[in-house]
Amino acid sequence: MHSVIQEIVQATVERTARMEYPKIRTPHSNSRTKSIISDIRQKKAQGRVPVIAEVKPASPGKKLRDISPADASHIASEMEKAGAVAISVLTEPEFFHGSTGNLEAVRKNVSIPVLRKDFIIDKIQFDEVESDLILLIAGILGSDLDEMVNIAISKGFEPLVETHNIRELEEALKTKAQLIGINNRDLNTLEINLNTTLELAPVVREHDKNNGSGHIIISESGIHSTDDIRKVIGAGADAVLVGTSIIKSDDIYAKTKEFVDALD
Ligand SMILES: O=C(O)c1ccccc1NCC(=O)[C@H](O)[C@H](O)COP(=O)(O)O
Repeated sequence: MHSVIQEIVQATVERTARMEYPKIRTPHSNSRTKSIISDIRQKKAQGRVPVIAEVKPASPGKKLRDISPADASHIASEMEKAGAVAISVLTEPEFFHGSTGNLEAVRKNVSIPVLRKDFIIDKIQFDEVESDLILLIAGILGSDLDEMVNIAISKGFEPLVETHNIRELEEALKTKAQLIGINNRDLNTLEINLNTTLELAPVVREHDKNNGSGHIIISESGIHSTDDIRKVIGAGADAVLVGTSIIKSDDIYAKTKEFVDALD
């Protein structure tokens, strides 16, 4: 694992060790969670791209945009108006300058599902803040993945399991998660290659054909243009998760809409 990811995980371990008591009582209400899968299918049927647009203040070592909870709520509302199927909110504070305050503000202000994007390593984090979806990273959770998926579901979250290679994908497909993320960013090198989606999406489709299942595939990271979107959707992704290129845009609404309409 890249040293930056090791540092993020270590900082998360230290932060969770300082958490004293859960803020939320779980399971929480999740009326929006149920709709994400049908919302994605509906957008696809309408010829729109299901875009999960991300409220992302920074990448490790690179500030992208100052985002207070009020800004987050305004940005998310522009994304929703432009047709985003869900909003992803980074809550990791140290390396991504995210916050649970941003997540709470966004969730209050939009009616589409909200994904908590963080490095979840300890079950206490499920009780930190409510969200509709929650990211679980197969490469970080290793043999704890299945248990964390089950806890997430029991607490009212829809888990999105992020994978980057065939081994992680096979582990993800053994769990109850219905949302499979294919991260085009390699957490060992931080290099991005959209061919990761081209390589792994057919594996999910083959698995579903043989098992009668119907996973939703979300292509994550490194998507900067409508050509990129057509490439990963053409490979079998159902949806895309886009951070940097939307958040760096001067017109959040227009950029989100351009991606939602990428198949026109
Ligand atoms: O964004 C990074 O540079 C990054 C570095 C190391 C680990 C994770 C990282 N990003 C995590 C994310 O959730 C991304 O923000 C998300 O996949 C969107 O990616 P992008 O569209 O490339 O900003």
